[in-house]
Amino acid sequence: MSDQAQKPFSFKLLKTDGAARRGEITTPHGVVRTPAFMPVGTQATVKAMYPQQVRDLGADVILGNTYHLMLRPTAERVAKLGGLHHFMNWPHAILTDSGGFQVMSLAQLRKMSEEGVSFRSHHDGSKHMMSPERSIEIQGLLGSDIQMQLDQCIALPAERSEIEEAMNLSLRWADRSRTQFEKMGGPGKGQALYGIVQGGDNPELRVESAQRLGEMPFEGYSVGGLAVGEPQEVMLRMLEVTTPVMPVHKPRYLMGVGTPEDILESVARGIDQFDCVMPTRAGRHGLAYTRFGKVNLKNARHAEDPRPLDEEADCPATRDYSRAYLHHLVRVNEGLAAMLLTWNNLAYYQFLMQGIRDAIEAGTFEDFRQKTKEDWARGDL
Ligand SMILES: CCCSCc1cc(N)cc2c(=O)[nH]c(N)nc12
Repeated sequence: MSDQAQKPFSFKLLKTDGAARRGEITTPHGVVRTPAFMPVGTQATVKAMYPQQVRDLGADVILGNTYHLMLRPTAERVAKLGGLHHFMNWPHAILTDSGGFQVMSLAQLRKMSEEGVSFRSHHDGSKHMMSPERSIEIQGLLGSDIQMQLDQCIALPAERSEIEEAMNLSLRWADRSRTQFEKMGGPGKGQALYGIVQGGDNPELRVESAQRLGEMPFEGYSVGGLAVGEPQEVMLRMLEVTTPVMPVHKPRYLMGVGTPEDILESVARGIDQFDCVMPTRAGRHGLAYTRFGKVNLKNARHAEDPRPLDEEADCPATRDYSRAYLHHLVRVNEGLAAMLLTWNNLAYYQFLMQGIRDAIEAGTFEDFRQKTKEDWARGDL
């Protein structure tokens, strides 16, 4: 994408149904229909999928990951090769995380300071510093349409003092990230930088973080610090106190979430964007998501079941292969198992998102939510 001035990034709130929101995000690489599920393409690939397959399922945007790509092949090399969109042959929208979350979960010898996080690569032990400025520089080199501030996400449960300290550091890093983003001309390229709300499982700190961040000029806002092991009811409670004090006419992205039920319940609490490794990782481990719940194809009960996962589905992986065959592929650890089940799982997630968007437009989201949960509860007959 050339550096010449682009149409500004924008978000249109098209319809609401209760707290559920139907919107559209305009990026330099196309429109993102919200609520949106964003498949994770950590190392410049949505594992076991071709880019066109991911697109044909209805994905408008995928994720890339600053931490992984800065180490291999490096952001400078991706930039030299035309940027991430060209490098991975994905001409649609790309969102990148800032890398701090992965540094804390993957890197070795991490040292946190006001400046940033110094660490050694978990690949070769090489030394790196991830500062707010370096994270934004990397995301700019990748050509990311939607970038994240560098933040500090802490594991739960944690003491209030620890949560507050991480929240305040993230707010200072939000300001530095924004300064670097504007220095690199992000807004003029039609790119977006999202601030990330922290505050752990403390309602007061959640509200404070969201309010102080909302006073800063971001194109969108993420809810971070959740999906880190807390019970679902804690996550949902934090959304109930946080989204009402987030800017109404900016996108809201709940990071790292989630299962189909997490997504349905979070849309009902005002979230617009989701990402999760669940559908792709589960596909590589023999687990299929369907309209009627999960099917674990490692289970011997499928060994002679001639039925497909769902004969009414549009996706060939879901409709044209028997459970017995899928069970065989999983049991003998054939690569086709991961390909077919990842395809099925991403197809189901996009089917769910399309149903959510249609229901909000029709004003029937609450009925849709109840019916979908009843179908899941029916289980796989
Ligand atoms: C490619 C992965 C994207 S989401 C990763 C993620 C997941 C979860 N659960 C929380 C956070 C968070 O608080 N901050 C940041 N930057 N990222 C988070």
